[in-house]
Amino acid sequence: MSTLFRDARLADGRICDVRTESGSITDVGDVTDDGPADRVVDADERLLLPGAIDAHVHFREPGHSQKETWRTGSSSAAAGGVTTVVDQPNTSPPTVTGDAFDEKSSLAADSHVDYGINGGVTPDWDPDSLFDRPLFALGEVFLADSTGDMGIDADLFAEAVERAAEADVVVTVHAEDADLFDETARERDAGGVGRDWSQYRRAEAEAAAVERAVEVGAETDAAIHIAHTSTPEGVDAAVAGGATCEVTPHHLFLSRENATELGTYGRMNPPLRSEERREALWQRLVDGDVDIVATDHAPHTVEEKETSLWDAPSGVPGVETMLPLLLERARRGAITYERVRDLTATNPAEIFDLPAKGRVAEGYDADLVLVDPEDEREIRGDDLHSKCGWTPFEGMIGVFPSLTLSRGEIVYDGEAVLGEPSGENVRR
Ligand SMILES: NC(=O)N[C@@H](CC(=O)O)C(=O)O
Ligand SMILES: [Zn+2]
Ligand SMILES: [Zn+2]
Repeated sequence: MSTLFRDARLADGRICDVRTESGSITDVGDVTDDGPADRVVDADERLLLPGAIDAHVHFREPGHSQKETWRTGSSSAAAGGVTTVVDQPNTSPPTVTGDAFDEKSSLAADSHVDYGINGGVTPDWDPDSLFDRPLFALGEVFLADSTGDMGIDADLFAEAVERAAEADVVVTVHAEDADLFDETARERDAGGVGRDWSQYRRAEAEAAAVERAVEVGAETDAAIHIAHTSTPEGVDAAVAGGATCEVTPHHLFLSRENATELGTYGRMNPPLRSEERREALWQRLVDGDVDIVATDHAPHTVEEKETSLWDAPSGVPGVETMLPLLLERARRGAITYERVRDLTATNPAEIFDLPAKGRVAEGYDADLVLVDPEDEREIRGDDLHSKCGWTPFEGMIGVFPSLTLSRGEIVYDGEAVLGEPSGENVRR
């Protein structure tokens, strides 16, 4: 299958023809002598971006298919312009042994987009069999408990980082220090109002854990990547320690100001922060201190969320709304399209060593997203493809893709997710 995009606008503003052939980009420029293409798309100066790489999703299989499945999660990804996802290990069973990795691998054949599978660390992990598999990265390694209760102690963390360094695998870290959580917040909380989740898992607990993680990384020369960094102090500690870091859309677009309204639907780890910290996080995103945006797509059912703040599971969905939210900001001039491209595609490809992904250039995979920046619409949980059926961004404005291609095939046409799942493990 070959496709020719006529007059596409790249993130840097160039107007180009882009040709794909058998899953790869074969030409970017002024394609005149092209031969017949199976499909010609008149881009009409609409934006053509490299498909986003979401380095942090929880697609919940095996074990929690009531929340999400590879099929529904990857449909949500495709409709949001995400063409590669990286699944995290807090499934049931947790992905901490070679056998668990194999079980998840066979389920992932149901994915509409390409994927990576991370390995996790618990006291009974089996590093020998795990590192024998085509791991995407080690992590997220939990320095504090979150969904799945996979928090580990300092000694096991040091051992895990050492093993990862030997195997030349990046370590992604959930950096919160539980010793610094404010246990009195729970007692003070009268009505179960969402604000107190943020008071409980305090901002200070993040930077302290980031500092510890980068120190351990420096001892072994391991590549440390800080997951879902939620505070400017956390970003600064990552930068100072030579680690890379990611931020999530919910920490960029929501703050404690939204917590009361969201209730349990605004409970996640690390939690929403003050408006002041949210703005400082944006500044670091625009300035270049933040390396990537990843969603920490962590769906839970409405039923599971409909309980008290302290009993609800932590996590919010986000894989379908990341690019739309960022593109709306770019349309308003708050961030450039080039920066959006770098944060969502080029940088994750570099950090996690995906040499064929993350750029609209000759020789790269034809993972492409066509966007009409004028095509704004309200985000509605009902319209999204995640099995969970809700979004913390309800009512906000997004610019959604008109077309998503995964290795040259249309997986989303602006209305529906198309074709049978044909996602591939990016490490094979
Ligand atoms: N972020 C969350 O609040 N929850 C995540 C786990 C995690 O990333 O910590 C989940 O899997 O539900
Ligand atoms: Zn986490
Ligand atoms: Zn996570």
